[in-house]
Amino acid sequence: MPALTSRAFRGIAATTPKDAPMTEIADPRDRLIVALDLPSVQAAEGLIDRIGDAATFYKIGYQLGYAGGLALAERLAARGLKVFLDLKLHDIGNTVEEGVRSASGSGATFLTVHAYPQTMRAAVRGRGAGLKILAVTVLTSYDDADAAEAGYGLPVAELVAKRAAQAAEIGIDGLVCSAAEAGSVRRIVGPDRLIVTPGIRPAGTEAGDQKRVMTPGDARKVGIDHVVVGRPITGAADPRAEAQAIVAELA
Ligand SMILES: O=C(O)c1cc(=O)[nH]c(=O)n1[C@@H]1O[C@H](COP(=O)(O)O)[C@@H](O)[C@H]1O
Repeated sequence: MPALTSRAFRGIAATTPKDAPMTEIADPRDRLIVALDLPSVQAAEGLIDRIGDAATFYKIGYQLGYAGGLALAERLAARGLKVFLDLKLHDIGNTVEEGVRSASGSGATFLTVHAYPQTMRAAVRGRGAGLKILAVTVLTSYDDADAAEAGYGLPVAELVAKRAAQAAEIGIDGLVCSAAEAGSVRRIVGPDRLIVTPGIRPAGTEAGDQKRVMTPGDARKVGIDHVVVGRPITGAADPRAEAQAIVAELA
């Protein structure tokens, strides 16, 4: 299991004065998306078995996807679990459109693309029924200095807001941002688009390489729809208990 090695978590306090409304989700477990950032399908299936019915939604990204995880995604969806394909597509429009079209047959519920206008338009063109496209605004491992180093002339909060507005205009289904921006993103995109927040750290856990972090309880107050949690669960001595504790904080 990957170890968290740096920066003890202090967190960003939720800034919304009173609790923002969350969208209706019948089963509170659906709010938690467990990131299967693991080296093999065997390891992922072992974790899913240990978590049991404490989680209903799993994310497959680069690490597992390139190690047999795409076939696993189809098997999990066939078992009735929800799957988030975190492919973070970004390429010329034709390649993105056709890639999204291929992924539309996987049974996944969510697929990520980076929030560049050309990429988002292509993703909307390729989107098949049943697949929701999430646009990643600014990665939660970035702070203002990282954005400047990458050549952006805007602080992270402004870049997130700009991309959220573009995503809504283009017809993207949901946004990935940190919980710190969730309140402002909700005001920009309205109630009908999903807000999905990684960079979630239960109190006392380490941030690792995440820079814009928040606890599940604080994220709940700012109107997120789903949180994405990886290492605090994959690295826990009891992943099932950790997942249950996070769902309880979100409920
Ligand atoms: O698209 C994502 O899921 C994502 C976007 C982002 O801005 N930040 C981010 O951490 N993620 C993903 O969310 C997960 C977070 O994992 P942990 O930091 O281990 O909880 C990883 O799988 C990341 O790839």
